[in-house]
Amino acid sequence: MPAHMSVSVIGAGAWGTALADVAARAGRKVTLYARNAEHAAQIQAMRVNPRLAGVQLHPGIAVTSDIAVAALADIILAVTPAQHLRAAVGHLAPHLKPDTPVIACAKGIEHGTHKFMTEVIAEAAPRAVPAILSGPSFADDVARGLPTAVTLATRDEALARALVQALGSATFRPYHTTDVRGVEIGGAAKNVLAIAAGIVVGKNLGASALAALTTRGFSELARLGRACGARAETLAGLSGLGDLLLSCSTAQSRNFALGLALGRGEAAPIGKLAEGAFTAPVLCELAAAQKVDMPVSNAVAAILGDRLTIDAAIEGLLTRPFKAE
Ligand SMILES: NC(=O)C1=CN([C@@H]2O[C@H](COP(=O)(O)OP(=O)(O)OC[C@H]3O[C@@H](n4cnc5c(N)ncnc54)[C@H](O)[C@@H]3O)[C@@H](O)[C@H]2O)C=CC1
Ligand SMILES: O=C(CO)COP(=O)(O)O
Repeated sequence: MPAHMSVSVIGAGAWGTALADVAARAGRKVTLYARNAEHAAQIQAMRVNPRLAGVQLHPGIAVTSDIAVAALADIILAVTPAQHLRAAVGHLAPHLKPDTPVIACAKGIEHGTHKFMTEVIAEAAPRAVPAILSGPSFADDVARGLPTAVTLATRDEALARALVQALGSATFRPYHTTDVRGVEIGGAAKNVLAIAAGIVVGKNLGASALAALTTRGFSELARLGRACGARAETLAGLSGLGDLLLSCSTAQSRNFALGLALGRGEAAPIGKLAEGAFTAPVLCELAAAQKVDMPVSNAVAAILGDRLTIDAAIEGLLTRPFKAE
């Protein structure tokens, strides 16, 4: 069998299910792992995952709750929420073949450790090869076969190219890079900034304010990226600016939707994962440690931590001293 023929997806949420479909469409042999046996059996039988309602599972996808079976694949996609990645990969690690690529598809930074997703994989599965996939791509769009482009990064360029070949198709186009840190920072920061964008819209501050917020948000994302050694072209690419533009523009983004609710003074949407709410405090701690100014992200963290009202946060941002762009 040629290298990278089989793919397992760990985490049967919306994104994991969409990516299982992507891999099946690319001609891989695909296993979708759900940790709950009943949930796995239900998806296997019904060929629909309630987390991705209305989307029929590709007939080639096998669903399992047996981690040892899932671990046999040539490529692993780790698609749990960011704060659950360490547990999921740790569970998988003893069963993996040496040097198996484990691609993080979560967007966030680990609480407490400040570790990025590939660092978490390297610690939880030391014999695996960590990689990251991130970019502007809603699970629903991807699962419906709408055109999408993302970035896939790992330190070894030949492997990055091979992974792109294994997963890519006409409608799901990964671009490869070796700038792992650049890709990780874009995906983590854009979620926090999308909450701010949702607040701007929820507060009816206007389209001009939304454009200003998104642009100044990119400026702080890029500042942190540069301080952490990311490349400018990655920050301005699909996983940075591209994903920021998507997530700051529509309530299809759960992070934007959270901000929208906050801005309107409504309750947060129930049962919708908004990674930015978990990332915000860690991102701000990381920025402070790097001496990077991130006023928008700091405001989001303070609002979510009940240390600042939305009105006070807006006034604080609007009355900052004028400075060079
Ligand atoms: N939904 C989307 O459009 C996209 C999501 N992402 C990212 O993908 C990650 C996951 O998001 P979603 O799939 O949307 O969330 P989700 O809430 O739909 O699903 C998360 C899944 O992870 C599973 N899980 C949690 N801990 C686990 C563990 N230890 N072992 C195995 N499975 C575990 C849960 O049971 C659940 O099925 C997030 O970091 C998100 O930012 C990235 C791009 C697009
Ligand atoms: O990461 C995403 C799109 O690229 C999904 O965004 P949300 O998690 O905000 O829904």
